Amino acid sequence: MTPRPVLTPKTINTFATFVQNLLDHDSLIRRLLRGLGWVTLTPLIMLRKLPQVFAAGALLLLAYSILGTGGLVLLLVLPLITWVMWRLAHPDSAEQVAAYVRGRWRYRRIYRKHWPTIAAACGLSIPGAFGRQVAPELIGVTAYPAADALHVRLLAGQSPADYADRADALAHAFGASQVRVRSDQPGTVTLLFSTGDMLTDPIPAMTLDAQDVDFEALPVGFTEDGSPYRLRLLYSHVLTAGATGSGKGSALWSTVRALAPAVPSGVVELWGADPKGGIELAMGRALFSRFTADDEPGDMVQLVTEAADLVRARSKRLRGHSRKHVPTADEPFVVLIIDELAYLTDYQDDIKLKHQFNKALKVILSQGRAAGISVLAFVVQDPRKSVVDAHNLFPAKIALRLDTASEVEMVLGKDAWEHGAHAEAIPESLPGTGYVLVDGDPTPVRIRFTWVTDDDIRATARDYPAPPPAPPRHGFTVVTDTDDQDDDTTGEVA
Ligand SMILES: Nc1ncnc2c1ncn2[C@@H]1O[C@H](COP(=O)(O)OP(=O)(O)OP(=O)(O)O)[C@@H](O)[C@H]1O
Repeated sequence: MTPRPVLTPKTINTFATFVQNLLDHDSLIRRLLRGLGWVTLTPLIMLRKLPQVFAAGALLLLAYSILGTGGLVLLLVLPLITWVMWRLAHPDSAEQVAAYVRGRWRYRRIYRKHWPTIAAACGLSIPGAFGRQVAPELIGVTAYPAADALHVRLLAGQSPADYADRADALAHAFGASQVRVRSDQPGTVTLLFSTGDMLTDPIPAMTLDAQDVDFEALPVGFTEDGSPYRLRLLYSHVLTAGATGSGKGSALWSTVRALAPAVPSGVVELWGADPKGGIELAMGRALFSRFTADDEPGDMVQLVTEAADLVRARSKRLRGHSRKHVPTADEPFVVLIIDELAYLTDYQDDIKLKHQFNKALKVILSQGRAAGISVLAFVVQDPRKSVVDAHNLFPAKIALRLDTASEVEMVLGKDAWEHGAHAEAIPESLPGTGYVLVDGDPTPVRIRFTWVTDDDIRATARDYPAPPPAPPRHGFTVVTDTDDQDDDTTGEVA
């Protein structure tokens, strides 16, 4: 019997089809082989990459075998319940722990892995031995709900400005919407990567605490890491600039509301000047001890002049006794609120009044802080020359949405813009959002003011009215300041 040939046309054909199927990417055989590989290799890969997952799985199995289904469910649900209760009882400490865990996770999964390559690509590394690039050391990561803060040790010869220059490149490389640079202590820098926006939803007006008003830390809004922003007003002056509709009203009323619980006792006095005929301030009229909302600038200039006289008188009395005035009901903290500063510094035609106003304003801005008299002023975009002249005398400046980068630079300075205070990029859909820059800290803080509705303003004015004037109001006589012969105003401030 002749043996049957192995290579018949049929077997060759079958083999050829098999090979063809093997080469065909979508063939059944390829898919079966891929599936087999996935089933056998994946657990091995995962075991290497995620030993914690396997450890947890093994623990769960062990718990199931010992405790049964009920015990296992309890074991899974208990930590969740504990966490929810912790969050409700002590939200601050719970958030701190959550931020730490999130930070460790993101440090290990994202930043530690990519930082050396990206730092080199962004020109932040230096050449080391054997042609290697040495990246600045990544010390750690703090993860906030909508931002990651990378703490980086500077290489010799680097300064935070080098990182501010590369901020855009870093943001793109890590897929963040923005990077801002903060220099907290010598030798290190913090890079704040925005991963989302905590400030997209309007923030309702805060609940007022009648017991505790800290004039040096008024809660007026929230920062992008979700923490309350506290504005220092006592021993400071605050200038806020913003385009029409940028939310200057919410900046004003968030601050006034935070002060309001101290108004009835007379420890703080609000003096309001509203050149827009009272549109902004009149609704809260009862909160103000002094109020002028005249279209004619004379009354407003008079109010500011009286505030300057008060500054001089208090300064004179404080001299040699104390370096700072401590507010009391007899000698209150006076907050002079000027809604549209440029109207008085620039737009009015009466040169004499303009001169008188600018002079009085400069006295308050230069001497008022220690005397317990602060200015809270607002300007619409395009801060004109005299506002800009005076603007350096404001220790705190806030840029809400503005039209151009040069306007931001006019208000906050070039450095702040380079550190990420891009107020010209704030969308119209986020009124009340802006950047705060406080003297002594080069890092602008992005915040959103609370949204104080007309009803909130009326309720605040009803609940916290200013006490009726009791003559003599301040119990002092304004004495001519011999240092400044030009403005000799003598008399009783009523
Ligand atoms: N913090 C905020 N949160 C949410 N919405 C706000 C906030 N502030 C303002 N708005 C909204 O934006 C609108 C404009 O705000 P606002 O009147 O305060 O702007 P403005 O800068 O004072 O404008 P103008 O220069 O015309 O007086 C408000 O009617 C309100 O709807």
